[in-house]
Amino acid sequence: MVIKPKVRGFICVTAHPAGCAAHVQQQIDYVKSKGPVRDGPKKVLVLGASTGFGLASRVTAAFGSGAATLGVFFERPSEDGRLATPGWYNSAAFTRAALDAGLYAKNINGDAFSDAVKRQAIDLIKADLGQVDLVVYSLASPRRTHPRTGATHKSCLKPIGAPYTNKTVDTDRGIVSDVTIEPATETEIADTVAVMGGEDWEMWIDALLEAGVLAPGATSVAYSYIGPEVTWPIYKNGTIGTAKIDLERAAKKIDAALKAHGYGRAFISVNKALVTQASSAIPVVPLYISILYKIMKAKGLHEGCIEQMQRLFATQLYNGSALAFDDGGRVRVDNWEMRPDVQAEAAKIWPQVTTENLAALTDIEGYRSEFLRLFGFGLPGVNYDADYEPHVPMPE
Ligand SMILES: NC(=O)c1ccc[n+]([C@@H]2O[C@H](COP(=O)([O-])OP(=O)(O)OC[C@H]3O[C@@H](n4cnc5c(N)ncnc54)[C@H](O)[C@@H]3O)[C@@H](O)[C@H]2O)c1
Repeated sequence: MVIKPKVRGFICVTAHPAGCAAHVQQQIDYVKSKGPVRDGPKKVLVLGASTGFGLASRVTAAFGSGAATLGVFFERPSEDGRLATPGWYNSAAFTRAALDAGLYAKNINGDAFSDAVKRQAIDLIKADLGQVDLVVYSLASPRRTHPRTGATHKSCLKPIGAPYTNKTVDTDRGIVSDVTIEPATETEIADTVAVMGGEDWEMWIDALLEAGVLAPGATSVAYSYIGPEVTWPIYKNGTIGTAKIDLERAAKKIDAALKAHGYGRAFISVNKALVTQASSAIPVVPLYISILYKIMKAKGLHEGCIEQMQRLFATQLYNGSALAFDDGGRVRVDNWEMRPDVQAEAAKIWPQVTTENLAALTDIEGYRSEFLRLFGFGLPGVNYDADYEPHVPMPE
């Protein structure tokens, strides 16, 4: 099958198996080029392991520290004649590379919010690894079926209290326009907290502790975003930000539980704004990212998910380093994004951007090519006019 990108709004409905594999290999090569992360994790559970920050965390653990990894994700597998989602191809490529390097790598493709997947993970850890010493919580989902009530909650990206009007960009067509987003209802806020807040992270840690599969001294980390004021009504002070406050609440509770369990720790890492499947769905944010990329690339400060996670592991979590917390108790690898000189330039460009000057004032081209790379398109060494087999079974 000759596989081409088919972009529909903020999603690409096709994915390229060889391109996704090349994308994963780039991440592996980057981590290897940085050298080993000393005293790193040995046995790692990654929740949301197939794309974005979760995949980058898994690659860093495996190829930076030689860790055994169990990855949990929710992806559509390929079938004969039918393409998978990119996370499936990424995970297949990661697993192949890890196994070839002599590393343990297994996967669970299912709903991480369910009790069944938690049980499956615990059984696999018991059978193969005994215990894990790092749990990465990197789920980004539009919905969650609650395992106790059976209710399905849908998350939304809306402001709270008042409508929010700002610029946004149709990244596909390059059109800058004003968008007004009506405020969320109380139910929508509660639903978003139910999906993207901390309850499920707590349920995972409770289940792992109860089953005795968390090593004494284990670490757990979840990811958050804060960003500049221009995005606060839709992010930090909106429904998703409210969910992130709940994630911080959970971090404190989990930290206390892990401290009691052999001096472990749990914390939130605030990461940089990056093009991922999750962030491309947020209004206003892609325009900010396009501006940010332009500035950070010019200053030689640009990082992708893999650079961010390698830096988190090498300068905060392991390698003889200590966690540096902000006054909210969070680790900040968004520190380069939030540098005053970077933010001052972003604030200057923001009001000037129009459809006409989008290409000149922002890195919309970089945004688009990075978006396509998420789906395996635009990678060097892949012949996009050639036939590729869409069905890639998960290596075991
Ligand atoms: N992208 C950004 O700019 C950014 C910045 C800072 C923090 N973050 C945070 O990082 C975390 C990860 O986001 P991302 O941008 O890497 O997202 P992503 O969309 O690339 O990855 C989401 C992962 O979650 C998995 N997943 C979704 N629903 C699932 C389910 N029900 N069961 C099992 N797995 C499921 C997917 O398979 C995938 O592996 C989120 O907490 C997000 O808020 C993102």
